[in-house]
Amino acid sequence: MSKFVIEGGTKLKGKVNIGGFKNAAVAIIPATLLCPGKCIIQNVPKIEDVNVFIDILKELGAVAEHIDDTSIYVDASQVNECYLKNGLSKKMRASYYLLGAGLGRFKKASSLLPGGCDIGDRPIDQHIKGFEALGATVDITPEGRVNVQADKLIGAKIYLDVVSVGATINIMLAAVYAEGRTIIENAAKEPHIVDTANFLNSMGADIKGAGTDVIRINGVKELTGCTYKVIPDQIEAGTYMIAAAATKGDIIIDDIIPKHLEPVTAKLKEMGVGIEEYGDSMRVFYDKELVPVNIQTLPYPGFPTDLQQPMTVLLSSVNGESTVVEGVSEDRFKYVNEIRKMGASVEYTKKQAWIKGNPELKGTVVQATDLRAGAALIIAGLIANGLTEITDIHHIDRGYEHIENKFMNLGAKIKRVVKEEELI
Ligand SMILES: CC(=O)N[C@H]1[C@@H](OP(=O)(O)OP(=O)(O)OC[C@H]2O[C@@H](n3ccc(=O)[nH]c3=O)[C@H](O)[C@@H]2O)O[C@H](CO)[C@@H](O)[C@@H]1O
Ligand SMILES: C=C(OP(=O)(O)O)C(=O)O
Repeated sequence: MSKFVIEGGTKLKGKVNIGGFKNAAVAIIPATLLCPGKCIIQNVPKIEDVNVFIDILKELGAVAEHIDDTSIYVDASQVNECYLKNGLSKKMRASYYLLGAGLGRFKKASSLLPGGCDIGDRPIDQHIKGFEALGATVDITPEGRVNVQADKLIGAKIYLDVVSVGATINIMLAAVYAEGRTIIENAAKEPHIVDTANFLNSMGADIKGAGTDVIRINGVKELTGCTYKVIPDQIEAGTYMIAAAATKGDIIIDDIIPKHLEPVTAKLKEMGVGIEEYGDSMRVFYDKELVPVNIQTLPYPGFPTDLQQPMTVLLSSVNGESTVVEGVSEDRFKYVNEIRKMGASVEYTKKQAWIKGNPELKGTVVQATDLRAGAALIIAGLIANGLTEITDIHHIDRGYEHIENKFMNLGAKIKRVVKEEELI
């Protein structure tokens, strides 16, 4: 197993380019299954979740390959059914989109329940409720295989009991060909909902209202291939913003949409972080002593749950008391045990953390328990005294492209140590 070794104490300086958004790419790539034409998806991040999706599409009979560093080509014309036999779907969360895309195109799909970050209970009842409202039957076997099928899909009004990113996108995928109009109420509003809807519309779908809490989908008869560019990853960008603040650095973050980062920018400014926004870039710099703040994660446009862990590390290094309330994920504070090993003073329940800031973190061996916990531990390592070793970094590779190179370019002392057996 590989690990990161970090020598703390460097203020980040320089420029970092942000890649395509993981959570948009992993919705758009399976959405290509909806269409028998050829699609080119650009600005695709170089992350493990994308590699797994390429393997899944090939397994299903599609042509799916990189045509350059950040673009992939998909031709799903030879795919006849969306039945994923193997366990690839367990390797990530977004494999649940195979169900919506398969149901949409073939009126039938089957896949094992998804994997993804261990951040508490992550049911898919709202996805199922949406599929059923469109006329599908859904069956989950004792082994965890989800089978969905319908004779016919008919548009319906679906009110989501909880604001769910996955359910909103999955229902859009299933409804693009449904007869008549589908209305999703209490829909999620995240930028990747809009990006996926824009992609589907580029293929010929008729979706309006994405980005608001009411999405209307008028069923269409056919979709055609298209070329589409994925939006920048605001969670990757937010991670570098928080890292710059934590290390008292001064960096430029390029290739972003600053508007998507507003909840993060507002909180960091409240802490005293210097932020200057330009068209598609931003300067983040240490300006004055940082002050503690309270945050609550919420669905967009609230503070993103996917940055809760990096933010908790930042707040643990700032003198004074802060609280962090987790309003989206069911149990996303487990990594706190790891940052406590580094000297952070944090108490927590499943829903809230109470932080007594301590600027003197110390390096030690810690485990990346999930993707963003891993990023948070890198930030902790960058500000800690001495050496930090982070194990289980495969979680980080699921969602951050070239993370050690990007941090090294900003002056960080971080290296990936690959165990010999992996080199063979
Ligand atoms: C691949 C992807 O895009 N992952 C993101 C997606 O995950 P994911 O799609 O799993 O997140 P959801 O928005 O669906 O879930 C949010 C909350 O709603 C609950 N819920 C969700 C669905 C459901 O059917 N029933 C239910 O109760 C979940 O338990 C969770 O606590 O959005 C999350 C919230 O922004 C992010 O943390 C993830 O990075
Ligand atoms: C929770 C996350 O990912 P996933 O939903 O893919 O597990 C994340 O990106 O922070």
